[in-house]
Amino acid sequence: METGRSHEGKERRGERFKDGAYPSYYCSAVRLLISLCVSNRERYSVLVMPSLLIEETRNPYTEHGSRHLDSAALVQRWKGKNSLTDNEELIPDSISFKLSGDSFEESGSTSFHGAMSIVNSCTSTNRSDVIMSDGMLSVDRNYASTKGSIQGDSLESTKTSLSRASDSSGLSDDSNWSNITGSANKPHKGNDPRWKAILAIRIRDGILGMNQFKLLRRLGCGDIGSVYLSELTGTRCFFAMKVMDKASLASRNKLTRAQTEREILQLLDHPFLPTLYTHFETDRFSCLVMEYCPGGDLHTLRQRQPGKHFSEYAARFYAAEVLLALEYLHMLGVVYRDLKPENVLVRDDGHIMLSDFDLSLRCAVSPTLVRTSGSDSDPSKRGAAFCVQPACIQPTSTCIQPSCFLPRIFGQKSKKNNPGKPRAELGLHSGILPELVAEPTAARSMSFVGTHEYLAPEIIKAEGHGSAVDWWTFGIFLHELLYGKTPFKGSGNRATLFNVVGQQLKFPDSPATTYASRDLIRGLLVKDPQQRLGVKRGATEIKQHPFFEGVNWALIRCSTPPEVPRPVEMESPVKFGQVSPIGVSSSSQRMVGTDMKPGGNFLDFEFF
Ligand SMILES: Nc1ncnc2c1ncn2[C@@H]1O[C@H](COP(=O)(O)OP(=O)(O)OP(=O)(O)O)[C@@H](O)[C@H]1O
Repeated sequence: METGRSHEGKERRGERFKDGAYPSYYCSAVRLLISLCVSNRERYSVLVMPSLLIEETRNPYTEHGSRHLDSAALVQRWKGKNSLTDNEELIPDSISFKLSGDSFEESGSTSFHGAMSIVNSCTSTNRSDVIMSDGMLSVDRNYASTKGSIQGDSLESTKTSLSRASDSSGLSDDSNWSNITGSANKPHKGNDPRWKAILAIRIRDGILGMNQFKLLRRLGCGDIGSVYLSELTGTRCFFAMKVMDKASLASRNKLTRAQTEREILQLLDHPFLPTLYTHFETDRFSCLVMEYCPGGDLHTLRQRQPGKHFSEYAARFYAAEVLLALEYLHMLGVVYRDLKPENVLVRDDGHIMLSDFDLSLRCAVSPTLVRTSGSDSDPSKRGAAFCVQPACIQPTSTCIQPSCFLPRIFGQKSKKNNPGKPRAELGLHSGILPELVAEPTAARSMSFVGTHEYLAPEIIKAEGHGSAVDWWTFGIFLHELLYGKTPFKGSGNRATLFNVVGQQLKFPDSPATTYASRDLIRGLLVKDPQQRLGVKRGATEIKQHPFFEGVNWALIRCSTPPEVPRPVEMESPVKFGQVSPIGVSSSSQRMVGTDMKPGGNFLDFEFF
């Protein structure tokens, strides 16, 4: 179906190897990677020993050692007694659990009675072989005299507990942070009926848990959990609930990923990013209640297009919305790292929602004012950057609000930080708009994270990477939307990685595309991250490319999308087999039938 240019890629790779054109460090990194990955043709996640790629690691769960822990011990550890030593290894043990009498019942669920079984298996999703290793993060701060490597700024790898432990009832609703994540922290959600419904139930029942939700259908499953379409009982408000088995996460060293995802979701308040309505825990599960997207994902939608690729008009629309989402994430200090059409979901109104943050990197941001001026025609001067507010760097789970940046450019702090600089020098005199870069362009992570066809060369080469990886993946993404395939796909994962690093970008002869689109992709798919479009001035640089000419960035959320999904009829409870396939991703479709048994009160949860 999607052959890519595998044959060509394979030949080139052979030649290069023979000529010894690849540096040895690259070969060993790639060999290491290949040895770990090549046997996995299905969905998987690989934890590469960080110490093999870099000198140091801070995540005890990624370290190999000698001790095996059973699941009970893992849960115990997870509940706050998890001070693993460097030599402990968590090995998956029993992968099948009977749930009768577990937390679902304890929490008084009336939606499902009887035994529920969890089977630790997952139908492989299409081309979603995700790789990850935790590693050291260093942030190259571009201000004052603190240039250098900072271990510990990353929230990616230091924490080992997923979230608060359950209370004695086996249920823990994050009611404290629910205040924080209420509409006060998500000002754009104030009128959202789902917020109101959640709030009303919380006021009525005091605590939100599994018993207030009806799970209707499994939408799909990922590496760290399964996502269910669910209804807040009696409200006709529908949500996507990600259910994660805590013991399984612990045994597979994925607590940190789950925690990262939850922390990032808590930060978000953007039209093209998911809203986290609430989070609660049972003894066994950690549950994230998010906005439900009934339109499926862009990968599935692309397959339905004539020629299995989008028109340039549609590609521009989707790319523009994704770009805004990435820009927002970067301003929060989040490098997304896993952009691919499968992770771009379509809302009921046809606008997009970027999902899946478990591979994302959180890092410090160093807002930078870039002097731009219509009168400043000297390109070398145009790139001149001033640090405005380094104090915004907060390597904590607190939201780094973009609002803390802008006023300070004009306020006292900026004067303080630039004592001798008159306003004119900062580009603040009339007629010249100051341009702010608040994206983590200098953050560096050594993690090996992503999906083969989308991996940036600097990740493969283990050179350390930052937000520029998102611009690389953005280029691959745009290429896939326009041509129906990614540019460096080889005959297998190994060939793909070699192509990414060594193969020159070549556009397919068809479909015909505009010069602007090819020029943008070329600018994004520059192998040297320092030369890549977006690396200096972030998303602004990309927005200004001619491909996006005419896009009304501020109002794109009000524009008409290329396609609006047909409304999904949702009866409550949904009877198995009666739900319209619209809005169900390919992976979900494969799994329909395994989740809900026609008798009603017996549900299989399938995890991972
Ligand atoms: N908010 C949502 N609305 C509708 N479907 C969703 C939503 N969130 C996730 N899904 C679907 O559920 C499935 C699993 O999603 P999830 O984010 O857990 O994992 P993933 O993206 O497949 O992989 P991983 O977490 O391993 O990177 C996906 O197929 C996705 O399309």
